[in-house]
Amino acid sequence: MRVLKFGGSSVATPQSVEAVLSIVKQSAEKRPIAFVVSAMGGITDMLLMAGRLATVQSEEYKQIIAEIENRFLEYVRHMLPITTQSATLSMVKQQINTIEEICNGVFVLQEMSPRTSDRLVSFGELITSRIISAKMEADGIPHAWIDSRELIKTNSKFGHAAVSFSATNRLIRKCFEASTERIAILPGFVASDDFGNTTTLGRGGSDYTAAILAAALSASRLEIWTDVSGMMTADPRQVRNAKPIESISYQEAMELSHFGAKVLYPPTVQPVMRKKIPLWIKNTFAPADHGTLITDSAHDGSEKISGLSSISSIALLSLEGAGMVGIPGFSKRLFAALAGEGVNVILITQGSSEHSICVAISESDEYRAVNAVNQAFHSEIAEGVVYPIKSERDFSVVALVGNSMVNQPGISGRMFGALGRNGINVRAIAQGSSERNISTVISTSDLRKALNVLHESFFETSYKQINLFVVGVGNVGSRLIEQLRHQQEYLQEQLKLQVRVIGVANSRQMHFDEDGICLDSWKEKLSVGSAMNLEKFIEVAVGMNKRNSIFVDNTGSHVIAKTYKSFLKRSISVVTCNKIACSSAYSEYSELKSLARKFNAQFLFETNVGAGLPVINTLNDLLRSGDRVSSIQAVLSGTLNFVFNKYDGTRTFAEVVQQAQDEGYTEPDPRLDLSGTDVMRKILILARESGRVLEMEQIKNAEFLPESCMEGDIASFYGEVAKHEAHFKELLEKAQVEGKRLKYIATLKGDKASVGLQAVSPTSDFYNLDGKDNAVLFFTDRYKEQPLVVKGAGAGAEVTASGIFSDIIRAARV
Ligand SMILES: NC(=O)C1=CN([C@@H]2O[C@H](COP(=O)(O)OP(=O)(O)OC[C@H]3O[C@@H](n4cnc5c(N)ncnc54)[C@H](OP(=O)(O)O)[C@@H]3O)[C@@H](O)[C@H]2O)C=CC1
Ligand SMILES: N[C@@H](CC=O)C(=O)O
Repeated sequence: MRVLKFGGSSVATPQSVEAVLSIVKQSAEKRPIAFVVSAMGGITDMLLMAGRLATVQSEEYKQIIAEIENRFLEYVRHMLPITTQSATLSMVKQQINTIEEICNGVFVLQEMSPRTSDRLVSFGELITSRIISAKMEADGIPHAWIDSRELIKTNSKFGHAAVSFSATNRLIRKCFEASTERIAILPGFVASDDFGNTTTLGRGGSDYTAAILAAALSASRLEIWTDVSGMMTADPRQVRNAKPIESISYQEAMELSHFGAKVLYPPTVQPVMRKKIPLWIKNTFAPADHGTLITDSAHDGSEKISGLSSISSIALLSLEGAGMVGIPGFSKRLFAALAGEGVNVILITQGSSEHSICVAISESDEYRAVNAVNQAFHSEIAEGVVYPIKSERDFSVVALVGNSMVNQPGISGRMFGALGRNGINVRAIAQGSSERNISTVISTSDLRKALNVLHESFFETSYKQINLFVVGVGNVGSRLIEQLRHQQEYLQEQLKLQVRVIGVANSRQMHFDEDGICLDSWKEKLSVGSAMNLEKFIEVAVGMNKRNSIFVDNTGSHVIAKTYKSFLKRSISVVTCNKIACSSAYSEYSELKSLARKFNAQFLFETNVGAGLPVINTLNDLLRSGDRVSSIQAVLSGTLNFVFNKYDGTRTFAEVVQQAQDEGYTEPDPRLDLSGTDVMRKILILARESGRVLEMEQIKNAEFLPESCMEGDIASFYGEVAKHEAHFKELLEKAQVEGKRLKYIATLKGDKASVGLQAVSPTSDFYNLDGKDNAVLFFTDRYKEQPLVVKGAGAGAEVTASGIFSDIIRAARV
């Protein structure tokens, strides 16, 4: 014997009933079966609505009943051949009349007792099962229709009746022993008390009906047929990558279903667990899918966690006070007060200091709970030894469930680490001693992110999703996006990183796509995007609350540099090639670093010095290993190195600078390079990174650019430089005469930093520095005589973009 149960969505339409009957017929070929059906999808809610409207004397209940009638009549007309319809149509009409009579009574009395409510809602299952029975008869499928109310006996707690198992088991066995049919169809959810009144087993109770039957009949298995292919690792509406769980234990299934996994009504597991009857969750619309098998043995252990579940609309109540410490019976009084009001406690935490107890309850119980607890402790509150209970709303419980968590160190560390890195604040924690469930209470606004972060951390061996918000798509930014596009597949396959650009902007436009902007057509999308509004950009990026988010600044803008704090404070990492933030006031620089630490975010700016060269990382590696930097000598301007390498008198100085700009080496404003400001910023950042507290104004700059070149705007700059050609020629010729070359050199010695143009002889480390190269010489306690040297291309969009790319990967892999 097998027991099958089909939910409301499985019997919602005549077409789906065809699918149900095909499963039933196939199953019954090999063995006798009993199958339980829920009410046609949506009917229970409509019946309840009709009752509620009648209670408040709204005539609209009649309209609802007419809709229910219409749905059932249409169901019959589409399901049964015309010649066999009349008996079933009149059965439906008769039952609808009874529904109407009940509601009329409620209307007059302005009251619907739980007993009446049970009677009313029972019609959903009763009528649906009888129509399907009629369909089976019309199709020539021999079967018996059995009224579950005659088999399942309960107490008289209407709305959520408790089953009297000994009477129920006896009646079920007797009925099935006497039956000659291979197939029996029964309405789910409904039962009756000792006085013959209709009772119900709680919302979702059809699963329970089937489990009771399976246990009583010692069925070989129980199958719950629904519209999804099993219990999922997380709610698929929240977590797109949720996947069906192949097998779990009864205990895990109970934990998951208690915490909101809607495919199984929680009490269903108990009866079959006692008899060790395998329970399958299957999909009516994809019967070939494996589904979830629930048995008494834990799953094979390949994954330590079986699923994630969550409940929203949670209120947190905290009872605090010095008067609670060491006094036995406090918690008993708290829970007695809550129980007295019928408040279900979802989660409890109490610190070992016993100074406070925190409970999570449904928001709908909040008002009653607060009053009851304040009442229970009114004398302690009056004495000031206990505070009035504190209540907060808009929380959710997220639970990590798995048998194999037992004795597995590190699971909770991983869970809280993942939440912390994503700025998700955990307000309360509970872990049962069975270690089958770790529950956290978080703000509902973080629910989606938390579920995705945890799902990624525990179930997605395939990849980690990284969400980028990119501002600045000029020389460097556009190259970065091209590199990301090119490497997307590699990153996913080799590094298990799915890097997506969610937002993109320049100074004029911005564009977002929560699912990731297609990197083949980002330019077109941006060109028709909305007008750039920085506040809005931040609001959207922060508001999306995406896991593993990184803000990438590819601009040279002061206003963009000012936004980093807003991101870091929301645990969004910042990767930037813009040197402004790190070279502004020391207090700003150090605040950004401490915000990153405080909010578990990354603040990475390797490209601020030497473009794609590993200058800052090398410096940090030296310091982390205990070395100390005594001095730095460096050529840090790709532009100036290029200009002085190329300027040989055959072309004007202005022409060579123009070439540097055309090739993408200069700052958006080339005067920053020519004036030495860019080099000052870089040596300042190196000084700060090596532990010095230095400000820009403290750096000496021996400028070579005539002052008038810095006046006016970028457009007039080249004209002004051209006017001073003789000055540049003189600098060149003087160096040439001495057999030297011009190099713009930055120096940090002790706490003093300086920059300036120098003519260097062939013995200098910088004499042969080619093209746009940079060279950084670190003299440290360990590298005393011979410096540690980092050398290579120090400017250019391609290398800079690759440096930003590396920082993104570094931030992503934390
Ligand atoms: N070139 C190099 O070798 C290196 C460059 N860098 C740094 O890279 C950064 C970018 O340089 P580069 O790509 O050459 O500059 P570009 O001028 O080519 O591009 C700058 C981008 O930033 C955008 N932008 C500017 N201001 C804003 C704003 N307020 N809001 C939104 N977007 C803005 C621009 O938009 P729009 O087009 O609309 O103006 C443009 O998309 C600079 O900070 C530079 O120091 C760092 C290391 C090396
Ligand atoms: N303009 C800069 C680019 C890198 O920071 C340079 O020329 O070095």
